[in-house]
Amino acid sequence: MSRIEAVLKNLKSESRKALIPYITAGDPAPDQTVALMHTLVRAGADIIELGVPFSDPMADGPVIQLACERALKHGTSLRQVIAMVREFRETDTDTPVVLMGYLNPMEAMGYEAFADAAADAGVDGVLTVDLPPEEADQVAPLFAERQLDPIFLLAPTTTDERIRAISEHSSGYVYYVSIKGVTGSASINVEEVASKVAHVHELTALPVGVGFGIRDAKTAAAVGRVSDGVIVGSVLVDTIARNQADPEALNQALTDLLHPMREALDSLAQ
Ligand SMILES: O=P(O)(O)OC[C@@H](O)[C@@H](O)c1c[nH]c2ccccc12
Repeated sequence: MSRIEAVLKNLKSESRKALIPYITAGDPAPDQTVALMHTLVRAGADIIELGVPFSDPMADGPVIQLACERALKHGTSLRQVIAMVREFRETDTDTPVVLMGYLNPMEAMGYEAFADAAADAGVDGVLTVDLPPEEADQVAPLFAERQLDPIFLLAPTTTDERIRAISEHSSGYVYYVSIKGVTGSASINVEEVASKVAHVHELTALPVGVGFGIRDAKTAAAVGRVSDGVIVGSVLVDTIARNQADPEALNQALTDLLHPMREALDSLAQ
């Protein structure tokens, strides 16, 4: 059983929901990423979604675009991101790490070389934003063979047929994108998300994580109630941007954001 599966199974047995924070690797600087990952875990993260910075992140709003720019200004490469995971694994062998990225850097490294290096470093899952379904046939097995869970995005517009096809290529969980648009949206319609996620649950046996537009504990709990976990990105990345000059303040600010989400999610189980 993969580390992702194990964590999600364990949470489910306790009727708890996964808290999955996203940060961009190399933001605000490469030497801070591993410490930030540990901060996320201490604040209640179950799984970390670690973004590989990319120059043209078309699914991202301005907040994560800027994070990519900060990381790339420091020259953060895919190989360096993998090395960060290796370093994280020296002291944390429990928390799954999902690499979230665009195809281009992986293609440039070579999918197979990338999959080898990622698996060897202790990466658990790979979420490729722009992998077309036609190519998933070739790429997803390369990940799966190395016990890397291929994770795919489902959007509000994804047809039932595609949801079934995507979930066949997936393991670990599927990622339901709560709204049409880019990361960092202001608000989501929880009722609409609830009915969509219930429908996705009918089409796949995999756990369903929901992301886009979750910025506070109240929304996290409302979405957690109808899903298996929540992914939280831009509000954390924005906090990193605002506190980049002061690592201690940054730690505290991230904890102040995540901890109430953890508590709100866990209160659902009681
Ligand atoms: O930022 P938000 O609205 O909280 O959404 C999570 C999201 O940032 C993270 O999962 C993510 C970052 N970049 C992406 C690109 C595509 C899909 C998902 C993502």
